Amino acid sequence: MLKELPSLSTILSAYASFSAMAMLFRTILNEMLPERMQNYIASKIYDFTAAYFSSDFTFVIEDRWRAGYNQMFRAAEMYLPTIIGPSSDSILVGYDDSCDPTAPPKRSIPVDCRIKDDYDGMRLEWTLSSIDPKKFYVPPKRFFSLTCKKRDRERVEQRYFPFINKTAQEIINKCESLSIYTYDQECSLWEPTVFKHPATFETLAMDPHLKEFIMKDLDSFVERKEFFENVGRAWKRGYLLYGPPGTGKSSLVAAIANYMRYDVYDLQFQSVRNDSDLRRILTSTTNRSILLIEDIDCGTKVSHNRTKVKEKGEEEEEDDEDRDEIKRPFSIDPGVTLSGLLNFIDGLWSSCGNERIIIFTTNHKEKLDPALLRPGRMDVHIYMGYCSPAGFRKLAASYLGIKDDKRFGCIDDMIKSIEVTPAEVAQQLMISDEPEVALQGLIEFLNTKKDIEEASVEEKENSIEEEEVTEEMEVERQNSMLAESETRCIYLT
Ligand SMILES: Nc1ncnc2c1ncn2[C@@H]1O[C@H](COP(=O)(O)OP(=O)(O)OP(=O)(O)O)[C@@H](O)[C@H]1O
Repeated sequence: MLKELPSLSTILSAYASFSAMAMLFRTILNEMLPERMQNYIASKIYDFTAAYFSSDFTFVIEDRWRAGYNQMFRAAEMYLPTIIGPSSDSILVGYDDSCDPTAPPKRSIPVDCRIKDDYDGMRLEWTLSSIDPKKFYVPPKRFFSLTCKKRDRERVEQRYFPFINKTAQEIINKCESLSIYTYDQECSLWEPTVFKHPATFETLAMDPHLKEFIMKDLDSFVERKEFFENVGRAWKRGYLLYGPPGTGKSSLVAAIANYMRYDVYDLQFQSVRNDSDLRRILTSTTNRSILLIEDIDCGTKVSHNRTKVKEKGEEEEEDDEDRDEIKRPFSIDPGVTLSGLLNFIDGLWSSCGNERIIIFTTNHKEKLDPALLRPGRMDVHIYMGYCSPAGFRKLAASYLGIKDDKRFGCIDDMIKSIEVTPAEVAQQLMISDEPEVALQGLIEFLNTKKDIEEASVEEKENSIEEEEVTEEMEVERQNSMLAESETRCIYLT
């Protein structure tokens, strides 16, 4: 039996010739194949053997899912900092404006750090990776890799992922600070900042019925998820706030954000290159948020003017400032079109995302394209008007802490007859902490405003009268010329 086994010298010589062959093969490969090709082959061999022999399974969760933001990625971003333990080798920490600097810093996940988690007897390992794109305007691609045992794969999908989503939602609900995002065109990213606006429905000076209507509308929007599904509509609500400057449109947006506890995405149209850019920007906002586009009339005006430039070329009569504004972006990009925007409001793209509020504000509703005002486009149109006596009382209560004063009657009468904005009233009430001084200052301000208004009305009437007189004189002059020519004609014949 032992005789049948090869001798030690035979084994050693076989090993030596195999090693020599392998070295020869490797040298030939090194000589003949470029380094990149060698690496590729090596990685393929490694992947094949690792997949075959490994008992691990990896889930990859990218930051984007199809055209939108990946909610699973966001949930992991919220959940993982809560489980970073002693086994992790690094952690990101920092403070934002809302933090008490004496409290421990907030945590986040560093790139390439391994985070271990145990759930229901499963051993799980997370890693965040980031890939820099070659194009400077494309943001880095980030993704989580979650490794588990192959046998646990189904349990991870069925139980662990829903658990993470639920925990992330609880964290968001508990989170005290809201964020306001502005779009950074250079990095193609929404930049968050802590949103701490003091405006609430309580502090807003506006018609109490309108206030109640808006609050009820918001409540019913949140509760009607199933209704939206049943009627086949996207779970969205659109508000158009219009009215003169300083009547509280921005304050109402802040009050809505505070009431709903939604983050705000504040989009400047000027920072959007074109419709596909707009689509990407809008789909990368998260659910339970407010998309705010202020002064929507300015955005659409730019796009109309661009069309004009296209059609007419550089017209002489356009003033220099306008021409500069129009030529610059047009030469780079076609800009946002109205149809691009409408497509997102109620077109096919409107179904991207859930529980979203879209708010447009404008000082000039009449300048808006009728397509934007058509029924079904913006669900609720809210007029923010000049200050009313009830509004003044609300401001007096907030700014001076008083509910009544002997000057209130006089101020009410003046406010009824003068167009004064809540911003103007608030500014006067801030002049002093002493109610008498502040109210007296307001009365003087209203008197001055009344005088100016009366003077401008008088001036207008005078100019209308003057215009009428000039028109009459012109008609008379033409009549007399006609009569003269007729006389001449008669004379000639
Ligand atoms: N209705 C209001 N209730 C309480 N405060 C108000 C109201 N309107 C205006 N203010 C005060 O005036 C300031 C300016 O108001 P706000 O910016 O909300 O007006 P706006 O209508 O959005 O103006 P614009 O059209 O110029 O953006 C606010 O900071 C707030 O203090």
